[in-house]
Amino acid sequence: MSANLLTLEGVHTHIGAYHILHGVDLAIPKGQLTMLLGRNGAGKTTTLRTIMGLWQASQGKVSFAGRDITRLNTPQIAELNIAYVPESMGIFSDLTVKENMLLAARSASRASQMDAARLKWIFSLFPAVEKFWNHPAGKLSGGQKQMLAVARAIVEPRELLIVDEPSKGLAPAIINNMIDAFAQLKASGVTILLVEQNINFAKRLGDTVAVMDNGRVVHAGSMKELAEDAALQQSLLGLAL
Ligand SMILES: Nc1ncnc2c1ncn2[C@@H]1O[C@H](COP(=O)(O)OP(=O)(O)OP(=O)(O)O)[C@@H](O)[C@H]1O
Repeated sequence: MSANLLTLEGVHTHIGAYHILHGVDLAIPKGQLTMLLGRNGAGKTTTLRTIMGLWQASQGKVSFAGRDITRLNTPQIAELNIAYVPESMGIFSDLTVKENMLLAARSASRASQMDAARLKWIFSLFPAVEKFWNHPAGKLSGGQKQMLAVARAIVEPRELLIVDEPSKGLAPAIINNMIDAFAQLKASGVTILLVEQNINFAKRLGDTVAVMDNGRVVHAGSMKELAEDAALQQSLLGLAL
């Protein structure tokens, strides 16, 4: 069994007067791909934002590689080589694809300073990034933007990649590309945490799964076990049998 890279223990998060997370316990095994599932409003995005320090946990502990990161701010958390792609993707539409990538490369101020071998690898994962390199990012399709957002997140080596709903609104062919890219990223040693609504996407990629409801993790285990148990999917996710 692999060790956990990231753990949340009894995490509570308040947003203003609202108590959103009610004691989240979550373990992300190193080198695996974990799917965080749950109905709308279950608290998945709030959990990701709490990990990244975009919301402060009011109680509980977030640990990364054995270190307590609960009170670190977002730049300090990003410095630990944790990358986060929010649902909004945060693409700069008026900038070119290249400029979007360059902004994320802390060690490069010009494209020629970017790690050429890494860039070549990123192009192989996401060919659209190379194809539209000098185009304004705002002209890309939704799927291409999503690929740019993930490509940007991995422009430098990462220990942990966190992506909120990577398959949202994507056509089946693009979803297949995305699945291949995440599988290759995992094979390269990156630990991955994805929030998903698409159970088929989750089944094809996930090693581990956690299901949230009402601000708590209500089920955690192997993806295979959940994928094979239609009744469990029904009870946890409200999916039709
Ligand atoms: N900024 C905010 N202010 C007040 N309530 C919020 C805020 N952001 C989220 N919430 C509430 O917190 C709860 C959890 O939201 P969250 O976005 O974490 O859920 P989710 O599981 O990611 O849902 P979805 O799948 O719909 O994105 C919801 O009830 C939501 O309305």
